[in-house]
Amino acid sequence: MINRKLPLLDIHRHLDGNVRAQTILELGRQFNIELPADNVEALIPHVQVIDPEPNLMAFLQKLDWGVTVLGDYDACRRIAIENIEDAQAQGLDYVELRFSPYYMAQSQGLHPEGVVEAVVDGIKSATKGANIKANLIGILSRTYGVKTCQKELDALLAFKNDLVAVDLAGDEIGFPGELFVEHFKQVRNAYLASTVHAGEALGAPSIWQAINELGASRIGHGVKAIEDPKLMDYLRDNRIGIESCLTSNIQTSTVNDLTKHPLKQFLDHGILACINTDDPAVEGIEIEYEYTVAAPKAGLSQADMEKAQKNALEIAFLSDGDKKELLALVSAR
Ligand SMILES: O=c1[nH]cnc2c1ncn2[C@@H]1O[C@H](CO)[C@@H](O)[C@H]1O
Ligand SMILES: [Zn+2]
Repeated sequence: MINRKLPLLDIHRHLDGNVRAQTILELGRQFNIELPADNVEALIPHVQVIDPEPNLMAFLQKLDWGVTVLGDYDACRRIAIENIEDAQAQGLDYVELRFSPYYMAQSQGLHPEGVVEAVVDGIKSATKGANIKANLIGILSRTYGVKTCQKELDALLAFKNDLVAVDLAGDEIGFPGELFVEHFKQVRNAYLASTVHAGEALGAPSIWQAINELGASRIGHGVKAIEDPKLMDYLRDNRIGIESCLTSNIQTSTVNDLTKHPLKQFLDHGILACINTDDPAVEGIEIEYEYTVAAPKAGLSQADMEKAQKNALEIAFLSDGDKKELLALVSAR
């Protein structure tokens, strides 16, 4: 269960993997984009994972309609605002929302830089005066290759003051981290943090690569760290956080059975692991489900879940002052 006396964070949440089915329908109509269904119920199987997909890439296809309908920059702003509304409705105190401007831009020929501007603007206006805090993480969608990721990075760096980090997501097998060393040099030079999707589709070496060559201070998923005892120690000793996403790992067939998920072992080992959603609308889950259903199935006790809540705050891309402020806010409720 979520302990409401502790701050509730979701620090691995894709904004563009969290577009409401109703919004997909409305934007489809607005921009005359033909959708596979004309009502929410019939659309759901096209935009949401129902049974586990055979692999990561099959899972990722379910995100496509959510960006295909982004016909203009206002549509991008709208899904950013709705992301804040939905996070707030879940009782989240702080979210790190990540998004890939090229992925959002490509279908309808938008400019990635305009997408970043619209998302930044939407998040700013939706959080103004709200009881939720949000930060943005820019994604390089590795699936589009090295050159496109450089363009995507340029668009993100044009707004570097509005971001806290850069991430690498997409096809880990087809486009391994080795291809993106130059990109992450620029991320470091811009004084941004990095978190990398690693050890989800590939093994432990991909996590080592993300840390040693890309400078990742957090790892998305990191499931395969469990196969390498030295890496387990390294993650703990160097306080490199693991952003676990339980239901996502089942739906991508990264893990076959929640009872075999390594999150409990990460926590027992002293690794700063935490519980997150990944792509909530596509998965048909929310953060509450991850705490009340998925985490207990993965063998976490109430104390483990509270540890995960504290770890999320510990590894969040926030200053110490901001973390204290969040704690004070929560203890006042
Ligand atoms: O679980 C995941 N693993 C790897 N990449 C992902 C996952 N979820 C979404 N994306 C990727 O992130 C970008 C959109 O934010 C897209 O590149 C999408 O494929
Ligand atoms: Zn992810």
